[in-house]
Amino acid sequence: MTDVVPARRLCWRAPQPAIHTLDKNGKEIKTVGFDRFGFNSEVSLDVLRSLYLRAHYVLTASSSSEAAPKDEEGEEEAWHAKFSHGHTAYQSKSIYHPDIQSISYTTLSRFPPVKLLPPARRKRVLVTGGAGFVGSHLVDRLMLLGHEVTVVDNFFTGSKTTVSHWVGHPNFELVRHDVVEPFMIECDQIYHLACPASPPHYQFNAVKTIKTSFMGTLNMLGLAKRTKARFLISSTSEIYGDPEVHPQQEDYWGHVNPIGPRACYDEGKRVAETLTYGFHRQDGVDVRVARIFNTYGPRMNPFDGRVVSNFIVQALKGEDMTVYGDGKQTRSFQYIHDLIDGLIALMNSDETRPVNLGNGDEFTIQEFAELVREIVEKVQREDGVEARHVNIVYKPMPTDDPQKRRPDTTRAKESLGWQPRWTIRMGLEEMVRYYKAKMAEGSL
Ligand SMILES: O=C(O)[C@H]1O[C@H](OP(=O)(O)OP(=O)(O)OC[C@H]2O[C@@H](n3ccc(=O)[nH]c3=O)[C@H](O)[C@@H]2O)[C@H](O)[C@@H](O)[C@@H]1O
Repeated sequence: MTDVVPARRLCWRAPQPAIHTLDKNGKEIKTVGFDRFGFNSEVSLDVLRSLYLRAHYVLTASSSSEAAPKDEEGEEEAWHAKFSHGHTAYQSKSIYHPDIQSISYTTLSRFPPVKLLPPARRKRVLVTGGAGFVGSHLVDRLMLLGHEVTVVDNFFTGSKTTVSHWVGHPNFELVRHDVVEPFMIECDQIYHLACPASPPHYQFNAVKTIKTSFMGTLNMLGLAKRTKARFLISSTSEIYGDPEVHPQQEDYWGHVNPIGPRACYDEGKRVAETLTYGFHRQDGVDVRVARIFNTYGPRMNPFDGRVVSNFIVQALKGEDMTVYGDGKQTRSFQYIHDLIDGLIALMNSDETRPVNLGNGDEFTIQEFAELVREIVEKVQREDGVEARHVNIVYKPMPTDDPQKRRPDTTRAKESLGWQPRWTIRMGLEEMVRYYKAKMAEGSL
């Protein structure tokens, strides 16, 4: 092997500058997760990032005939290790052919290293909706921690690409299955996340959304009852509807329009919670209920219509940013790694009451649009790209859009010792970089 790397092969594998992420107290975040309730969920942030922050392919061929020779696997590994401190060695090595806009998928030569746990500490975990935005980050964490993970997903909004880096790993199974049908498996913990979550997606087929919430939860609770697995459901801030109390505490019963266009999701999740506590009281099923507030991060579908993805993609493409209504409605945005910390802590704690998981930093949507625009411009400037200062335009407000939303997270703090660590700026910067990688890849 020589030290000289052909220029053609440098284009996708040149290392990114080190990213320093500071938490709310100005302390650098190097790991996410923590050791709590006898379950250590700590993993290196750099290793996690290597699973989502880079383009999926690491080799660009200027024409198919110029693709890397097949017999250079050892050299490729050494190259990866040299320029990436080993992290990109775990990426799939697909080859992109820009001239014919095609991608050749290859299998991984090596999986990311996972903890070697003794069988007594290794959990068999089922994640429904595990190929979705939240699910795939949970899967990454559980896999790196050394557990056995089965993902069940119907791929309506989830995508195989979010977990493709684990396919074939002996600790991992990916099953195409719709939770409205029963599913049999032996497991110790069930994270039941399966359900479309963005308003355009869940309103696309309202009946199916309610069916997923009700029958999907019924089936998974039945499974938990039979296997005696612990069951966690991802509920939502939407169960509070358009709230009349602010911030929202878990004992607030909510203000939901039962026949409006959002009802399929709001009422679906409300009945899913009712079912969950029904199984808990009647059958002794060990349950956990997470009420998740607006969450954002890499792998969020750029076209799912939610505000964070819409604003970032619009600003990156130099298009007008669309604020619905007058922009005075508020939301509080939590970064995905904080949520995953909270979900794992809740699952392993003794807290059976509902727990809000969200970030208390509240913005009007107008303020948020301005912040996203500023951060996109900053990242573009750092990358030497001249960005157009985009306009903010106003569109009609969707029916029943909640006017304000901010979690009261006192319970999560007291019961789980959990508090969000990521600032909105740090989270948005990382997400902008993720979408930029997707654009460079040609998939956005
Ligand atoms: O992101 C989430 O986690 C939540 O997203 C939605 O709840 P919503 O708060 O309506 O989320 P968005 O669709 O992202 O909208 C947030 C606010 O931004 C506004 N918006 C959205 C999109 C856009 O382009 N412009 C814009 O002003 C909306 O009208 C709304 O007031 C889902 O219904 C929740 O289940 C989910 O937990």
